[in-house]
Amino acid sequence: MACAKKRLEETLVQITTTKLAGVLILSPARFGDARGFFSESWNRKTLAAQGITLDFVQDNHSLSAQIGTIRGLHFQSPPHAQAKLVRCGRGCLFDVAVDIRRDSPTYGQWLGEELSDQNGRQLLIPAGFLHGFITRAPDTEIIYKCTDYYAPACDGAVRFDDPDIGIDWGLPAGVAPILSDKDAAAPLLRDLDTPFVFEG
Ligand SMILES: Cc1cn([C@H]2C[C@H](O)[C@@H](COP(=O)(O)OP(=O)(O)O[C@H]3O[C@@H](C)C(=O)[C@@H](O)[C@H]3O)O2)c(=O)[nH]c1=O
Repeated sequence: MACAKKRLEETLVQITTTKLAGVLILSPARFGDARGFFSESWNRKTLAAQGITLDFVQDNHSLSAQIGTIRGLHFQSPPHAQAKLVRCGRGCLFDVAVDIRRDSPTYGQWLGEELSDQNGRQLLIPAGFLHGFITRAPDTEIIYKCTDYYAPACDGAVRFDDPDIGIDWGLPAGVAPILSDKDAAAPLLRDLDTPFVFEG
């Protein structure tokens, strides 16, 4: 009979919690064969079976040509805060999330995860976090789903090297990252003038 094959949604993605509540590492199953592999990079039903329901409305894709490029640390303030599901389409990057939820016991803490075309890993970052990454290979592509639309008026940035956050980007001593003008001029977290209250 057509369409009779059943599959176990829970087995299609492995989910790992992190030290920051709400930030998750997702490893979707990869089905390899002589051609390469197949993987469902996002499936609403599969994630819902594991208790993750997010309403994504925009997909972003960017290419960073040079190794050592940093984009971040970025956020959108309420009412246009975004949760993001991040993965690497090509190359390799170190993806970083920083908790800026005012009432969070881990406010100001960061975590990083290597995402690559090889490991297929994804980072789920809730609203209320700064997000940024550094490329660890040339011509690295990042692809991420967002739960709210781009809203330039709510777009904000914090310095990648804010000493209060203290992210170890893995840059060799004395090597400067490649940054946009906006990111090079970003303020420190402590100088953000709005006490954002993020939901969740
Ligand atoms: C983020 C974004 C930018 N743009 C435009 C604005 C600008 O002209 C151009 C480049 O924008 P940016 O320099 O902000 O791009 P980029 O530095 O790649 O910004 C991104 O960084 C990562 C770390 C994130 O988490 C994203 O949310 C986003 O902030 O693209 C859109 O049209 N839609 C968007 O959603």
